[in-house]
Amino acid sequence: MRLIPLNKAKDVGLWSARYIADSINKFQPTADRPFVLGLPTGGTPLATYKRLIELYEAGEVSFKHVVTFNMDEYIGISADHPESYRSFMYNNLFQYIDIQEENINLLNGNTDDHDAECQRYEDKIKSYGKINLFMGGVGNDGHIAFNEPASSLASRTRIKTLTEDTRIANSRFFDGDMSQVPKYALTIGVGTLLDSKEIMILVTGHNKAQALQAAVEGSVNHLWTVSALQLHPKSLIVCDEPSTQELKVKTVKYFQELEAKNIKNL
Ligand SMILES: N[C@@H]1[C@@H](O)[C@H](O)[C@@H](COP(=O)(O)O)O[C@@H]1O
Repeated sequence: MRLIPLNKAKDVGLWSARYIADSINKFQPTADRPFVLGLPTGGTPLATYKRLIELYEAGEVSFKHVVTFNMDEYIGISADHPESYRSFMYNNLFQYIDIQEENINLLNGNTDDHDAECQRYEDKIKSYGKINLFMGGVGNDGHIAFNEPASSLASRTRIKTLTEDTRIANSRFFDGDMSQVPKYALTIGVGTLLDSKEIMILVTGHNKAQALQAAVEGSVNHLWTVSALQLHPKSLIVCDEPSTQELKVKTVKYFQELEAKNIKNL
């Protein structure tokens, strides 16, 4: 695992957007050989999306031959609800870049047959081989996508019940009104995520400090599903200073020295 300890949340956005753009450019995608990118929602990736749009506008990256798969979607709100993850992605990224509509993949939370929808998603991912780079955030309780504590580390795309803690955290997007926050979601599994060639997780803010510690210093444990990153051959965590509060000074220094050259590369 690599850890890139940066100063501010904004730096995490700049660094991760540059990493995505460089990865796409290095891959030289074509219509027959697209770059497959996994994407999250939430407050954390907003700075990354803003920067990616700027890089696209500056002609530094194109999404013409990029295929995307989002991590998760709520059940019980319409696709055009302002807080659906579909709306989030169009409002914060897709409408501003040159991605082709047919290359955008999102889970449909409004189907009667959740199992069939999840299988469709798994099959669609497999049809591209592997996801080249999956970017994600992390919940305060260490959940990845919507793989809440005690999710199987071998899980695949499926329906999950959201915990009270997650619903409270996400109520900030629903005017603080818990009654409006969905109770269920469709989510890729931890196993689905681990199948990606590369995983990059963004961690910002002191409320994520315990999750970051579990991911980096804890042992692999289904109560902190983010810790499954330790099982992956190519995982990367990009974090800001407040989120490192629970890490040992020694751990942070170790990665600061190891990544000194890359940290400057914003
Ligand atoms: N399903 C999403 C996760 O994918 C996200 O990582 C998490 C943290 O979100 P934020 O970045 O807003 O803290 O929230 C939700 O639960």
